[in-house]
Amino acid sequence: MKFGGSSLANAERVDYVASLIKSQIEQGYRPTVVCSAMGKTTNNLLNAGHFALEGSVYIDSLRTLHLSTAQELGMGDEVLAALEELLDELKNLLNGVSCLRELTPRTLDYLVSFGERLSVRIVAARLNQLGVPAQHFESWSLGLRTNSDFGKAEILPESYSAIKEAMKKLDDSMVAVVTGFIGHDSEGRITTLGRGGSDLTASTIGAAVPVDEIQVWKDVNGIMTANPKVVSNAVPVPFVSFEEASELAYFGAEILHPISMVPAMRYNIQVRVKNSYNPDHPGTVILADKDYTQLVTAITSKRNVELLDIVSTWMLGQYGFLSRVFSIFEEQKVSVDCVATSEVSISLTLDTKKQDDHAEDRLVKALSEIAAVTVHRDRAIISLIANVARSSEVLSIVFNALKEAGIQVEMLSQGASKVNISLIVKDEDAERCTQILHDRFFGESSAVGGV
Ligand SMILES: Nc1ncnc2c1ncn2[C@@H]1O[C@H](COP(=O)(O)OP(=O)(O)O)[C@@H](O)[C@H]1O
Ligand SMILES: N[C@@H](CC(=O)OP(=O)(O)O)C(=O)O
Repeated sequence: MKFGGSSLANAERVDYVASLIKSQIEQGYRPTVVCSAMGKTTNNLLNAGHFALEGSVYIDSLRTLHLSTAQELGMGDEVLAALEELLDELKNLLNGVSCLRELTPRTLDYLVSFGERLSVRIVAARLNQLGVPAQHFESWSLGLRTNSDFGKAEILPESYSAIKEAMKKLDDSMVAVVTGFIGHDSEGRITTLGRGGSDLTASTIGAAVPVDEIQVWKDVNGIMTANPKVVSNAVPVPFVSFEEASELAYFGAEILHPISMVPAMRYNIQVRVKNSYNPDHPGTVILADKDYTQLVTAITSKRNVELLDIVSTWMLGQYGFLSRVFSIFEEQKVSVDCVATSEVSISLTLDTKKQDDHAEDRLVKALSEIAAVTVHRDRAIISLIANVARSSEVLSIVFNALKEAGIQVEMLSQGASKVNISLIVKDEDAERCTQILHDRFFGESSAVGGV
């Protein structure tokens, strides 16, 4: 059972989550719990780091949230002292940042790790108060190891057997409450798995044990037909395949960490997305295969991307053009989301959030030696997670709807065996486009089932 920040926002929510875990145990389940940081703690830690860089050390709101949660729940001195100890360590770190005026990726990972290290102590303590024996763990003490790519570390394959062995040794009657998001590299330095990475921790531990089901508890009734913050009539989708869930996550649905499905998929373990605010709702089940009863499963958008048009000016054999272009992307370490090609031209999208400005400048300069490059900024990728075997039907509905709405599609990308049809539109059209397509495929009042 993985609980994200939205499920652990305050004392009331911590109490609620602990009761939920207790009720699962009473029904005969033996959960392992993975926790993210409480509420917006990770963002607040990042802000505290940036303030420290400018010379002000401020942790009052972080201190208040964690200590008042523990106090409101009537936790004893031992728990308060453990939290104080971590908060002092955090303050020392920020004083260091403020003195040195330096915040490296490695220090940032150490800094944000405090969120998860604080929350697991509070959740385990609440379970103990409710009479459920529980113990908190930093993920590394259960064997989770990563490479040293601070900020977006990858879990090392040997973690699986190490976690399996470590979990076997734990007392069966005790609930392990484990930090999501953070790990250790081989030198024992704290790393993070990228924002939203607790889903990946849960999926890795679930696959390593292995468990019967990996549950990720969110603040919505599962994966919805669109982001409910954009499309108010979005409805939950009962079943999605691993492939669909991964494409949704890659293409902007913040509900899951993009690579969190990989361990579950590899070990074929069912994942369920549940709502901690509405636990009786069945949520969404993610499994290996599903039967398609509808054309489109969900629609998602990725905002503020750049579209690059690359047209060959290379007078040598055209067969080398694509390979030369992509080798430049590899050299500059710039990743691409969507691609459409002809023999002499390539259109592709870049996620501006993922790249540093200099890498992009270097990329355009290098590409300009072999091609005419045009950069179109402020674009959005609208992705339809769809039954691609019926893509002509999907596309005819899409183009009719967008023609009526006067929305121009600048690029289209669809793989032969994938579940994703992506359209590139101007960013200013993104929300309207998502709503219009959602209405067409799922009906304006969104009866489940749709077209
Ligand atoms: N297709 C989608 N289905 C459900 N939620 C979505 C979708 N796309 C984006 N979201 C957003 O993801 C959020 C769920 O994540 P959240 O509960 O905040 O996770 P966590 O607590 O793990 O950070 C929702 O509040 C919603 O705004
Ligand atoms: N706390 C981390 C990791 C995480 O997974 O959080 P959440 O489950 O609340 O998205 C973050 O905010 O990125």
